[in-house]
Amino acid sequence: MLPVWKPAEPASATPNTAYRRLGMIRYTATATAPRIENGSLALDLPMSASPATGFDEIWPATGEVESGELGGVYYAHDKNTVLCAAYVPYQDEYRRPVFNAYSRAFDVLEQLGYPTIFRMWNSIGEINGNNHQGLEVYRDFCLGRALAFDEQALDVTQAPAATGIGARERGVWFYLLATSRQGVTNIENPVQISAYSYPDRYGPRAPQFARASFLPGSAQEEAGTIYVSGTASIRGHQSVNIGDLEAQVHTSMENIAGLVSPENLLKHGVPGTFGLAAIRSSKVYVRHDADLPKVRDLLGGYLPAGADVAYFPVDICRSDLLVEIEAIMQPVGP
Ligand SMILES: C=C(O[C@@H]1C=C(C(=O)O)C=C[C@H]1O)C(=O)O
Repeated sequence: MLPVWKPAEPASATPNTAYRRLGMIRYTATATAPRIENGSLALDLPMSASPATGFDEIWPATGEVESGELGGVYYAHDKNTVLCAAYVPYQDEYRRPVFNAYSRAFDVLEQLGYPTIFRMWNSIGEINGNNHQGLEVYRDFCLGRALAFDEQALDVTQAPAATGIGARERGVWFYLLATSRQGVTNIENPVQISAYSYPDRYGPRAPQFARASFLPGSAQEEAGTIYVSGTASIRGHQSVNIGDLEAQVHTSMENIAGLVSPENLLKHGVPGTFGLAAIRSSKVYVRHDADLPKVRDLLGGYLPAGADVAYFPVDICRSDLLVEIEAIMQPVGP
């Protein structure tokens, strides 16, 4: 299942509902809370320096779409997939409201019958700032999320692929994709400690996510899809190449290449030939605006010419990370 990326529709424009959609996530300069518009989900994320550098990420639907809101969690689903989103306003401590929002989202998935999340995105304002107790906001967020996963009694290896990244406004926004289908496979990277196993030097609870998730194809869409989590210059559990932007770009891309190598996919039982050539879209998060041109230039040597690529000047989950890259892939061969 691939998103359709389109230049941001002018706010005044009549939403293009020419084709069925679960929803539209607008990567733009200012945020809105999630909502239902024309029967599908809409959410504006504060991720771009200006609306002109943003874009609309549209998640297509097959067949009839049902949408609504339950306990502050907005959703839209077809028979295979649900897109959900929620917003947590700025708090001087996030663990409890993040726990509540995640917990309500899990309850909605169970109620609607889409138990398996295969991708999540979390935009976290002031991610490297401290809460009122001096705990980094990201670590506070991870604590609340982990408590929500605990409540679901989900084995940590079932946590989906995810991105946890800075936002350009205060607050926490998350959206997720879940399926009613079987066969989702989480993929881990042999050169990285699984995030859910990080030592406690990184916070009171480890981040709950997989390095990637594989969603098998369906009758309508032959190819399976790999959703690669935000990936940075981390080996084992340690940040590496501190202060070296170019080396962080190379290590991040080498991590992704190893993650979707034939050997690693075989080990996880994921069919198809992937590799970096299989990248269909990629979001690139760059801490310093001034680094964007160099990152764009460096990635030119990795990303396929036909891939959709978007760059966002936002903070990253660890203050020593300068760049982070995620991707969505479909096989380039059997
Ligand atoms: C870059 C890393 O983590 C980031 C944070 C994530 C989260 O907390 O959900 C997921 C992937 C990345 O966006 C990492 O730990 O390797």
